[in-house]
Amino acid sequence: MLEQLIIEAKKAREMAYTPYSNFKVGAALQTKSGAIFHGCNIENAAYSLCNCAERTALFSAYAVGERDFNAIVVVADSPRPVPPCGACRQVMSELCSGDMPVTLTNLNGDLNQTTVRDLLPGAFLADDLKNE
Ligand SMILES: O=c1ccn([C@H]2C[C@H](O)[C@@H](CO)O2)c(=O)[nH]1
Ligand SMILES: [Zn+2]
Repeated sequence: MLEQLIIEAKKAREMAYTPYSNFKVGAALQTKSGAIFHGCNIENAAYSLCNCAERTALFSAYAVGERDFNAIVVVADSPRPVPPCGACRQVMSELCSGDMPVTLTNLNGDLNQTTVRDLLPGAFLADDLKNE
């Protein structure tokens, strides 16, 4: 349920490696089978290599063969529910269904419940590579 996924995202956030921004983000991704994958942001002295919490969670799940997801929660200590960056919106559009619920939240408990499709309408998708 959503409350539990929010708790898991907060736990994931504690693992963030953020010596440069000190802005910790956590994500919890639930599979259709009920498993939960944690993700946190992982920064790098070469700043452009920073990886966001959302992508960490998705890539962790993918790396062990999970492909079907129910929901994702993202949390940060942000003034508004943390909005995923463009790269994560694109990756979610590829790896999750368009109607998958995405819950964005912050440590104040503000919630923005949206979907993968609404976060990136008109995403570039696999079918766009075909010209038949
Ligand atoms: O939705 C978001 C937004 C930002 N970040 C990370 C990237 C970087 O480490 C730090 C500041 O942008 O926050 C995430 O992990 N997810
Ligand atoms: Zn991102």
